[in-house]
Amino acid sequence: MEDVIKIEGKHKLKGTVRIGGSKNATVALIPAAILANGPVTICDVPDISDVKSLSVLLDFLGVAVDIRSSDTIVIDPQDMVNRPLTHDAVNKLRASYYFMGALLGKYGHVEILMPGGCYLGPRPIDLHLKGFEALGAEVKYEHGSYVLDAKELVGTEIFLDIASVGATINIMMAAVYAKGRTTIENAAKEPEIIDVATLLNKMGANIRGAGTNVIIIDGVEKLSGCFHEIIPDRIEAATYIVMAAAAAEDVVVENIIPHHLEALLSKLKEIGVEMEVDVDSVRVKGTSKLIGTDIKTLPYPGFATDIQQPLTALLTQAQGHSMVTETIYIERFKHCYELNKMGANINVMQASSFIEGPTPLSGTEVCATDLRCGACLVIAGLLADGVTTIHDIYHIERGYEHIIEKLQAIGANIWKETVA
Ligand SMILES: CC(=O)N[C@H]1[C@@H](OP(=O)(O)OP(=O)(O)OC[C@H]2O[C@@H](n3ccc(=O)[nH]c3=O)[C@H](O)[C@@H]2O)O[C@H](CO)[C@@H](O)[C@@H]1O
Ligand SMILES: C=C(OP(=O)(O)O)C(=O)O
Repeated sequence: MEDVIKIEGKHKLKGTVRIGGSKNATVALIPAAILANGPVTICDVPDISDVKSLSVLLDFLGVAVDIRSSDTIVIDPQDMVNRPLTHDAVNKLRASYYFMGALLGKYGHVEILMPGGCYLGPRPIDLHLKGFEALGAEVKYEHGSYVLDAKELVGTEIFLDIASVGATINIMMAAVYAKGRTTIENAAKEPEIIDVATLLNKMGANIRGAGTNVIIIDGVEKLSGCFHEIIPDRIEAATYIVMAAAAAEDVVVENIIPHHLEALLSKLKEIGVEMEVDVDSVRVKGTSKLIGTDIKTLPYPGFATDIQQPLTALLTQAQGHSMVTETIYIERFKHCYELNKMGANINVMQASSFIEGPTPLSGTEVCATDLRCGACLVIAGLLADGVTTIHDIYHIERGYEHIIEKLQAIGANIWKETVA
């Protein structure tokens, strides 16, 4: 038996969608909370399976997690035990790697399985490990687990060969208790990094420069509990804005930070999507004609790799050629083969997809090979003639809270079914 999502396309969307807290911030904030010596309250936590997997891991470590309301949790690590993280839940998401930085920072020792997450081509963690080594940790890989040990963590200068989001956050967490000053150069600048630094600073850490490419962390001796509200999910927001561009009569996407979406909004304008951008919302009315364009994914503030897959569904409806080039994950194109099953005309060569449009799409059986491929297929399903059936929806559930309910509320004909 398997749960699938079914969508009957061609229904116009009308109404308001509220965006939840950022997945990529949340999955770092939760492990970061264990660095405190008191309860940390986090609100606007998205209801996604990645959060459930992290809660299982917290429970495994003896960390108390109190669910205060539908989106507020209190994490109390005061009775925590630093057990080897050999639980299956580690493999369910990428961000389990943040327990490396957090546990190393707090205890000077961590044992953890390889992280999971979407397969987007190779996703090494060598930069995280080099950072931990530079801080004084010994890194071993034994019996399928990473084992990290440090008698003492001492601040140092770390230059990242690639501005990696995960390595930047992980090193920041490992360094909060280190002796002296750690400087991360060529740090990633994604908004989620600022959010994690904000939480750590509220706990009592001394981190400056998050959001720029040089982050300075002065080690402290104690971190306490605090209250934190997560930033809105810019990738969920982008997905609904693209959905609206594909199928809206009149849709408002609210609880967003438009500044985090500038690369997408300027591309959408270029291809002909009419939008009204307000302080914390974007309104999209029906779009008559779309024009093909070229996109290159880049680290923030460039065009996010997580958005190229959803946008590709829209580009199948644009007049002429479009080209999407990946510079972050050069194999992140499995969604193109699924779109082709629905009638798209996309060729993938090396690190680019070449889209010829417009092509009518028709509903068929497709597979969400990864999270954003799933989002892309939901958009394609809204555009398609007939019913689209999406398999492997556990990927979608990793990152989109209540996607069926949110879309039903604005007029989409989408539902979940259990099939043999
Ligand atoms: C949980 C989370 O926040 N996931 C996001 C995070 O993933 P993640 O943090 O894993 O992505 P990174 O920013 O680390 O990856 C960027 C590039 O650096 C490479 N790299 C990274 C680390 C390393 O040690 N060695 C190395 O070579 C990667 O293979 C990739 O080509 O940022 C990606 C890039 O914006 C997003 O697509 C993911 O949604
Ligand atoms: C790739 C993604 O997530 P993760 O890094 O958690 O696999 C994503 O959010 O698009």
